[in-house]
Amino acid sequence: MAVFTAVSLDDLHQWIKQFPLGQAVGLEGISSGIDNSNFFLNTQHGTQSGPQSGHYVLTIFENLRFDQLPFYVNLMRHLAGRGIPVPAPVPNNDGELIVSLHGKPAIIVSRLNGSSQLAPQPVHCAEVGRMLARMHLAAQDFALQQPNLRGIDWWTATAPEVAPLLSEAEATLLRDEVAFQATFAASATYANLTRGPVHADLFRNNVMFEGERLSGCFDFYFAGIDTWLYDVAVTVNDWCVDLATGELDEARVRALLDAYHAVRPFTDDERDAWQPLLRAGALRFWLSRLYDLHLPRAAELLTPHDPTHFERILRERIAHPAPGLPTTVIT
Ligand SMILES: Nc1ncnc2c1ncn2[C@@H]1O[C@H](COP(=O)(O)OP(=O)(O)OP(=O)(O)O)[C@@H](O)[C@H]1O
Ligand SMILES: N[C@@H](CCO)C(=O)O
Repeated sequence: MAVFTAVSLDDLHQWIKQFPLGQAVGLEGISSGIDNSNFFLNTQHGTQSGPQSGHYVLTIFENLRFDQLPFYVNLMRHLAGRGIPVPAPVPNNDGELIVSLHGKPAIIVSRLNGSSQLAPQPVHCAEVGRMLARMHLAAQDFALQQPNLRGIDWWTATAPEVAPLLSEAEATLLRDEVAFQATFAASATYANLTRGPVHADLFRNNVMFEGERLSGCFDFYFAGIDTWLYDVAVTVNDWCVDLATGELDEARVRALLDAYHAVRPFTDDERDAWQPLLRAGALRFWLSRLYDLHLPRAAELLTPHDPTHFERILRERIAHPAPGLPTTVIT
């Protein structure tokens, strides 16, 4: 059940008049998703300057406040305007993207076609790599700034809260890895990495495909400014992993990295940073899953994901170097 705030077509009758979409003619709760209430929304018509179809998604934010949303929603608008296949937020008649519905922040965005590809092959990974590189380039001139709120500062603050609740072996791994990452983050190699707005959560369930063609990606609510390579590492750790063992599948890794590199070539500093950042990407999701499991916040609606999956991935990345970044010069 992923509709936490009930909404009916009657509720929308007056409310939707603030948008240039005509009346709401269809509303259907979306069952997947665990953070927000999402609905497929059909309206009489689309907009001339934006999405033109009349097929939208209405999201009511259950945990994020109004003041926490502008970076994410404006980033989606920026990327959609640059032709990246992400949901385009629809402004109301006053130009506002985030409005109130039943006292909570809400947005209307264009609906993406397609469905998730939960058993990706190299061809899907290549599509993801290509799109990720295009997204990084398109976001370069995005005006708003917000750090990755699940980045190294958050790991450093959160690990001491979580460690006492773990086994000795887990706590040792957690402390050692946070220390390793802190040392790496202070290095010249790290300082030289290219930064910009990154998605930071581009998992299989946040990307849509129509057959072998990527039709869009969504869920920008962990986006922030970080290194582009960190975003690649998070993406590879999910799209190219053997779910049972945490090992990487070389064919999928190669497909994703080669496709990314063909759009935005990797640098020598990124080659040096690749193994540490794969570990960083694993640490981030191990820690957030541990945190959600052991320290659930009363007001939140979260169903925790299994942390052991990312513990396995972290141990695997420490034990075995992953396939390296491509070195071929793109001409
Ligand atoms: N713009 C969109 N177009 C089409 N479908 C969408 C769109 N946005 C969301 N969805 C659908 O709604 C579902 C839930 O969305 P989402 O994953 O963002 O939920 P959430 O509760 O906000 O986040 P999460 O569960 O990932 O923390 C998605 O799996 C997808 O099927
Ligand atoms: N992708 C995250 C959930 C937050 O979107 C995880 O798998 O832990």
